[in-house]
Amino acid sequence: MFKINCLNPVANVGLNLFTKHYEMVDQFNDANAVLVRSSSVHELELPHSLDAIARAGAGVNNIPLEKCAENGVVVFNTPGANANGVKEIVIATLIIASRDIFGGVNWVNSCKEDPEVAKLVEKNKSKFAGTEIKGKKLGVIGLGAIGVLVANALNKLDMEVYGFDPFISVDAAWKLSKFIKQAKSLEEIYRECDFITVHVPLTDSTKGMFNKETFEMMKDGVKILNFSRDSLVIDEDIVEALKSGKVGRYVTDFPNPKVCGVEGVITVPHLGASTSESEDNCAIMAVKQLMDYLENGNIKNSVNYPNCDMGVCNQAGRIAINHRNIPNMLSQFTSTFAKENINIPDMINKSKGKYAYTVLDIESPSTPELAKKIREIDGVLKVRIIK
Ligand SMILES: NC(=O)c1ccc[n+]([C@@H]2O[C@H](COP(=O)([O-])OP(=O)(O)OC[C@H]3O[C@@H](n4cnc5c(N)ncnc54)[C@H](O)[C@@H]3O)[C@@H](O)[C@H]2O)c1
Ligand SMILES: O=C(O)CC[C@@H](O)C(=O)O
Repeated sequence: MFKINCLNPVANVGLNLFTKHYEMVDQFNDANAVLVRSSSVHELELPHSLDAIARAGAGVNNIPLEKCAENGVVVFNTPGANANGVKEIVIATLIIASRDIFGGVNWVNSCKEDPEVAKLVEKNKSKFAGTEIKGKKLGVIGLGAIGVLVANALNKLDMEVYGFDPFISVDAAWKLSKFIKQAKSLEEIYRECDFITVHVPLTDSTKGMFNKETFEMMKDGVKILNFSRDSLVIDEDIVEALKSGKVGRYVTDFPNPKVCGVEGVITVPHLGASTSESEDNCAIMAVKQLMDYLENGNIKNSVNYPNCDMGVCNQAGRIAINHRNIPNMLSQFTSTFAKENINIPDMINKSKGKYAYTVLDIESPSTPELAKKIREIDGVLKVRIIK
C-alpha cells in the first residue's frame, strides 16, 4: 500500500486515479509520496519513507531540490499543464493595465448613492482613459510553456512582440510564431518595450532581475506584468519607480505588504493557475507521474533526477536505484547480482548533473537482502524494490 499526503488541496479528478493500492494520509512524515502546490517544503524534515514529491504546477522554488536528490527523493512538476490558464490572465490584466479600468470601476462604485451617477460618469471618465495595446511593443522574457502562448496570443491581438530566452527549448522554438521578434539581450527588451511580461523560473540568476538599474533602462511609463514569482522584482525599487512615473503599472500575481495598495500596482491573489482546467490538468499529470514512479520505477518530468522509462516490468524482479553520478557504480550493481548468480536481462542507467538513476530487471524476485547489499555501495542514495 502506497501512502500519499497532500500538502495543498489537489483536484479530485487527479486523486480519483489512485487505485486500491493507495491510501491518503494526513501526515507528511508517514508518506511515500507527496502532492503539493505552493506550500513550502523547505522547512520540513524528509522522512525515510518518502520516495517522491509531485508539484501540481510549474514552479518548484518551494521545494528543496538538492536536499531531495541527496535523500533519493524524486521531485516532479507538470510542465505546461497550467500554461493556458496563465496565458489568459496575462491577456486580461495586460488590457486592464493599459487603461485605468480598476480606478474607474472603484470610483463608480463610490458614486453608487448619487442619482446623477450617469451624468457624473460622462463628466469624469476621461480621468480613467488609457491607450490601446494594438501596435505597442511587448517584451516576453522566458519563452517556455507560458511565454510562447503569451507571445503568440498577444501578437494575434496586434502587439509587436519581442521574445528573449537564451535557453529556449527546440520544442518551444517550434511553437513560437514566426512573427515574434528575437531580442538579442534583456537590455533590448528593457529599452524598447512598452509592456514587459516575465515567464522565467525563480533561480539564483533571475532573482531581483527587475531592479533600480534595470528600471532606469526602461521607457517612461512601462507596464510590467509578473505572473512568475515575487522575488524576481525588488519591491522597494519598483515602488520607487512607480512613484517617479518610470513604471506606469505593475501587475503582480504575488501580493506582499510592500506592494499591496501602492498606486499603480494591480495585485492579483496568485490566480494564474486557478482555473478548473489548469487545476485538473496539473492534478492528473502529477498523480499519473507519481503512480508510474511508485509502481514501475519510471521517471517523467522530474526536475532533480533524469527521465527514465522501462515500461512495466515483465521479468521476475525489478530494482530501482537513486545514486550519485560517479564512476564505477554500474559495475558494482551488476557484480552484486553476478555474485548471487542472478541474470539481468534488461537495465537502464541515466544521469542528470550530480545524480543518476538505474533500473535493473532481474530473472528472480528482488529480496530485501539484495536491496540491502546495493544500499551499502558507496554513492547509493536510495534503493527501491519495485517487484
Ligand atoms: N502565477 C501562476 O500561477 C504560475 C503558474 C505557472 C507557472 N508560474 C511561474 O512561471 C514560471 C514559468 O512557467 P513555464 O510553465 O512557462 O515554465 P517553463 O519551464 O516552460 O519555461 C521557463 C522558460 O524560462 C526560460 N529561462 C530561464 N532562465 C531565463 C533567463 N534568465 N532569461 C530568459 N529566459 C529564461 C527557460 O529557458 C524556459 O524556456 C514558473 O517557473 C513559475 O514560477 C506561475
Ligand atoms: O498551484 C497554484 O495555484 C499555482 C501554481 C503556479 O504558481 C505554478 O508555478 O505552477
